Amino acid sequence: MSEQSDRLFERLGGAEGVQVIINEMYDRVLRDDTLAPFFTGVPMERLRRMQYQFIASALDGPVEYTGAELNAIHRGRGITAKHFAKFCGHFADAVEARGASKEEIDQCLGRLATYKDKITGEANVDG
Ligand code: HEM
Repeated sequence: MSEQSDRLFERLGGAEGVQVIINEMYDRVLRDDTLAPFFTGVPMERLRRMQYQFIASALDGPVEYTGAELNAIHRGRGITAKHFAKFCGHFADAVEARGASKEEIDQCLGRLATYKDKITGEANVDG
């Protein structure tokens, strides 16, 4: 499984390719009227950098994530399952724009789906 994921990181173009994907994803997110308001006032340079680290390591790339714990950073922002799905849709579109296959896109989405409860707060006991 890890061997397959390593290949996935490389298939997406390695560090350079995944950076392009993250930038493209946030360009799409910020053009989305339902998602953009969540990012008002957020330092996007840092977010793009942290998200690169997070996603690269989630795809088993040789990158260490140094940012905040996902549950803590997303808690209390009112992010619903619908927002999460739209966000992942923009990620999928950005991956597709790099010429990835449907199978590769599905593998990426499968990885992101494992973080849904942390992002939407559905696993929070303290809200
Ligand atoms: C799989 C989906 C997602 C992942 C993996 C993810 C991951 C991250 C990461 C790594 C950070 C940076 C943490 C840091 O700066 O230390 C972050 C910040 C943030 N995320 Fe997400 N996120 C996801 C979905 C969402 C969604 C759906 C929204 C809202 C619609 C959202 C809103 C935010 C905001 C507003 C910040 C910036 C917080 C701040 O700097 O004050 N995220 N996210």
